[in-house]
Amino acid sequence: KKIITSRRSSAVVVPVSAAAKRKRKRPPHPPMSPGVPLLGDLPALLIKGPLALIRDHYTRLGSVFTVRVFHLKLTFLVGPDVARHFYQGLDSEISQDEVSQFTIPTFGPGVAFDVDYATRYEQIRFFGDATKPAKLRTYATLMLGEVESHLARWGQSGTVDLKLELEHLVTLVATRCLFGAAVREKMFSEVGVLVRQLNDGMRLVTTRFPHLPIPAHRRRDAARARLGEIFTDIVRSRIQQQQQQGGGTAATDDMLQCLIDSRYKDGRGTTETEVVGMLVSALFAAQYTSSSAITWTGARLLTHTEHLRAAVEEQRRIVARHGGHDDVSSYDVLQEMDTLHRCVKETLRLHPPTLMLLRHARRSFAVRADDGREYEVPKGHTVASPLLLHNRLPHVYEEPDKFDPDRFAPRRAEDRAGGALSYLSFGGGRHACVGEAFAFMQIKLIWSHLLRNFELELVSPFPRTDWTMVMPGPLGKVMVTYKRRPRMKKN
Ligand code: HEM
Repeated sequence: KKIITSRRSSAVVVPVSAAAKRKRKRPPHPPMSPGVPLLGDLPALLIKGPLALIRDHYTRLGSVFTVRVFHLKLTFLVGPDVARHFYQGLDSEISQDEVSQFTIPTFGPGVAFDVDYATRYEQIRFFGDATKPAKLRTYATLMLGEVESHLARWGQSGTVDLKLELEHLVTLVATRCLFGAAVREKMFSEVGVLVRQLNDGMRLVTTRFPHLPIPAHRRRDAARARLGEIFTDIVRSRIQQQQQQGGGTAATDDMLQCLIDSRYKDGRGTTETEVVGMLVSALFAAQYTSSSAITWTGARLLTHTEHLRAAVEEQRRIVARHGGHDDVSSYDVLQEMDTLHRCVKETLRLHPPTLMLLRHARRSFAVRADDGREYEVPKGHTVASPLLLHNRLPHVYEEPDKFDPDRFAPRRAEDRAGGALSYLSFGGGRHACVGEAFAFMQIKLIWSHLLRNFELELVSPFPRTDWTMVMPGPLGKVMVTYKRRPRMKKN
């Protein structure tokens, strides 16, 4: 079997073939914390919380270790080289299916983990096609209209809950790109509430017991059913409209049209149920990951004034370079905002969208830890990549807990020096996020507009993280005062 050698350390990940197993002595299983009889690490998990538990084990047991809760064994792989098989292994060997079934009540039938891998793979391609640069150019224009008209409602000065405002703005922008203007007007407020209920129904407990009869799950199911009705009407009327106009591809600019027009490799078109499911998934992805990221970006910038000043300065330079105030939010100009880009990227390093990503080991595999020891992760284990820990490794990132966007500047490029899997906020390898460019564009468009038009100050404490959720966002309100800035000069 081919040995995969590492660029930075001695870590190696090797799927264990039957022949190889016969030839040599099998390496031991990863070290496991003893925990307490029957319950394993459950008491420590409840007392310390997941993050502290993982950190402690990493310090004591090293970069490969197993945690037991009741009969469930969760093996953690920490570090770019150690996690290689997790991200680059074949789905037939290390898969998402078994550990992602809990998302089916949220995304619904006909999509994501309700379908086989081959169908899901093609559906992900449809998203990829719908977020290509040519499409993003159109979305940028649509987004800007929403951002300008929403923020025009703010007064000369005032105090707002930035988290609530940005969540609202992200929903506006996402629904506009997904469904088009006419539909957005009619259904915005109801859809916003329903998507929030979907997210609220994805708690840590959901990952093990997705149908536990708790109020949050009941609200999730009702919200998914109602979203299904609303989106089905939208899809039907768009298809009818298209048929009345004599078929062919409609000249509409939204993601809905891309998904309706998508074709599987065998030539079949997408069904109504699939398009509805993909719309729910896209809205969910675009909404929750992005609105957390955008609020964290604000909280980080407003508490690190040197970086805030640098980001505002960059806006001044860009306005001057482009000789106008209103046309600096096009897709191409957003690509010039390197300082802002690094601030968003650094925010996401410190606040990744989830505590850990999970896979199921369909076959045993061998992994070499950072200290050179080799272990065999047995078939059947759940395997975890703890993003938060991974994004703060001191041998990859200098002063890893510090908010320091310049670490991504070309002369330092710490993530590049650390190897392909050293920055994992958008995943990596086979299942890397296809919405990354869309998300960056959305966040940069909104923040660049805020920076050009408002002076902002955080007046509540820096938010804590809500670790009870699968996608943990900022907890509580994030209060800011704002004051309109004079228009930035053309030169
Ligand atoms: C700040 C915003 C976002 C973050 C931080 C984020 C993060 C991630 C991460 C970590 C994964 C990897 C999951 C895994 O390996 O198990 C992922 C996958 C994915 N994301 Fe995103 N995402 C964001 C926005 C979006 C948006 C806006 C879309 C769609 C328009 C999207 C669509 C997807 C899809 C379809 C996948 C699955 C790819 C695959 O399995 O091959 N994401 N995302």
